[in-house]
Formats: sequence, C-alpha cells, structure tokens
Amino acid sequence: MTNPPPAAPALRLGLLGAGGRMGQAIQTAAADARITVAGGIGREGPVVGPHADVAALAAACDVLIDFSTPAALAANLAAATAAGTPIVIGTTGLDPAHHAAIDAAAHTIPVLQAANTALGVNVLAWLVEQAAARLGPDWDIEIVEMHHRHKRDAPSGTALLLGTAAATGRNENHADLARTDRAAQPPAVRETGTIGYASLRGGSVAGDHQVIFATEGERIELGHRAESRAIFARGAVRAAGWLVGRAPGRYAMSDLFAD
Ligand SMILES: NC(=O)C1=CN([C@@H]2O[C@H](COP(=O)(O)OP(=O)(O)OC[C@H]3O[C@@H](n4cnc5c(N)ncnc54)[C@H](OP(=O)(O)O)[C@@H]3O)[C@@H](O)[C@H]2O)C=CC1
Ligand SMILES: O=C(O)C1=N[C@H](C(=O)O)C[C@H](O)C1
Repeated sequence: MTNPPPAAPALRLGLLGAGGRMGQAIQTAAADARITVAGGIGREGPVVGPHADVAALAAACDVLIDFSTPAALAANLAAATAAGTPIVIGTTGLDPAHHAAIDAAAHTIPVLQAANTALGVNVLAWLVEQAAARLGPDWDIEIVEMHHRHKRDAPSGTALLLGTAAATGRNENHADLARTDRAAQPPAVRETGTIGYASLRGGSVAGDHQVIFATEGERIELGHRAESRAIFARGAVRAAGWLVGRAPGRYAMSDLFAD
C-alpha cells in the first residue's frame, strides 16, 4: 500500500486594511474557503493576530492582500518586496506615481493589481473592449458609476478600468480621451471621441457600473451590479492563491481568468 501524497501547505494570508469594509469581507471569504488569515493590519496596527506592522506581517504570510488606502501603498510595497512576499492590490484611487511604484516592485515580487476583483466586471471589460473596437468614434462613450456614501475616490477604479478597455478597443490612449470632470471644463458641446465619466454617491450601494455607447438614433448599454462585497472578496482570495509561486511580474485579474 502506498502512502497518500503529502497535503499542500495551507495558504497564509496577510491582510492590509483588515478592519475596513473589504478587510472584513475578505476575512469571511477566507473562512468560507478554509484559508488561514495569518494576520491583519489596520491604520493603527494589528487588527487580526500579533504582527505589529506590515514588515512583520509580510514576513509571516505567504501572500499579502491590500485593500487599504493609496497613502499606504508605498510602505506596503516596500515591506512586501523586502520580505519577498507576493501582494494583491485592490486599493483604488491610484495615480501614475502609485502605478510606477507597482511596476518597480514587480521586478522583484509577483504583484497583482486590480481595480475590481469580481469575475463579472472583468468579463464586462472584455465586452466593452470588443464593442469599442467595432463602433466608430461617432459612438459617444459615457461611463456612469454609483457607490456607497463612504467611497473616497471618483471616478471609481472600475470605471477607469472600463474606460481604459474602451480606449484599447479603439487603439487609443485612455489619458487622451478621458474626461473625468466635465463640470470643470469650459462650457462646450461634447468632444467627439472622448470618454465621459459620471460618479454618483449614496447609501450602501456596493458598486454599479454602466458603459453607454450612444450615437444618432441608437444606444448600447453594458453594465454590472455588485449585490455585495462578497464577489470582490472571493475574487481577491482566489487571486492571492493564484499569485503564490508565480515569477516576479505585474499581473491582472485577466491573467488569472485566462488560466
Ligand atoms: N479591487 C476591488 O475589487 C475593490 C476595491 N475597493 C477599494 O479598496 C479600498 C478599501 O475599500 P473599503 O474597504 O471600502 O474602505 P475602508 O475605509 O472601509 O477600509 C480601508 C481600511 O484601511 C485602513 N487603513 C488606513 N490606513 C492604513 C494603513 N496605513 N495600513 C493599513 N490599513 C490602513 C483604514 O483604517 P481607518 O478607517 O482607521 O483609516 C480602513 O480600516 C478602497 O480603495 C476601495 O476603492 C473596494 C472594493 C472592491
Ligand atoms: O470603494 C468601493 O466600494 C469599490 N471600489 C472599487 C472601485 O473603485 O472600482 C471596486 C468596487 O466598485 C467597489
């Protein structure tokens, strides 16, 4: 009789922003998936487990999941890099300097950055890219998002991800087309070929996104509604498991869903 193969070692997650809305949802998703949370850090220190700071937590887990704040990103990446620990970044409101820091860390460790970790949104991004590729610039693109009253960044990271997918479909740079604050522009009719954004905030909405393609006489609307944070949390936990053991580099949810 042969012995069964040894069980794979259990995954140990480290959570950054552990006490927040997403931090709590990820703890639930990890428990549902029977994955151990080695520890969790909040703004003022440990939320789960004994680790005093992100450096101690990074050294004690197999993978970090960061849903905290853009202001914490540099320190979180530095700790992950020093410990050689892969990191999933779900925090939004990132600027070009944050993205440059992610690119730099990805030379040393695997980093998966995703403005939205839900499967449905990532399929929506693919649909938007396909639609934009087939519709000419006389189809105006407007992106409308609604979130809960506590959200700090606007437009949402997902709205920008969807706009980037549309720009890619058109073989254009998103930065050239994006009009994130129409109210701040001088009064003028809509510029052909641009991508407009509108952000609504209120109540407890987990996350609604709609991409509207509008031309003379017809309109296409593609959208996604998150009914709870559980979809983001499940995706983040799945992404963390997928990231462990990968080569250093920058990854996206589309890499995971393509596997
Ligand atoms: N990628 C995705 O699928 C999703 C992304 N998000 C994004 O995730 C982020 C968090 O969202 P949400 O959970 O709703 O926000 P919350 O404000 O509820 O949670 C953020 C938490 O991070 C804590 N925090 C602040 N500074 C630090 C720090 N230096 N180190 C560790 N923790 C810190 C905050 O503490 P304190 O309150 O004391 O400041 C808070 O508990 C946002 O950027 C949001 O847009 C949200 C949902 C899905
Ligand atoms: O802050 C949130 O809640 C969410 N943020 C992400 C975003 O900015 O797109 C993802 C999701 O929509 C929920």
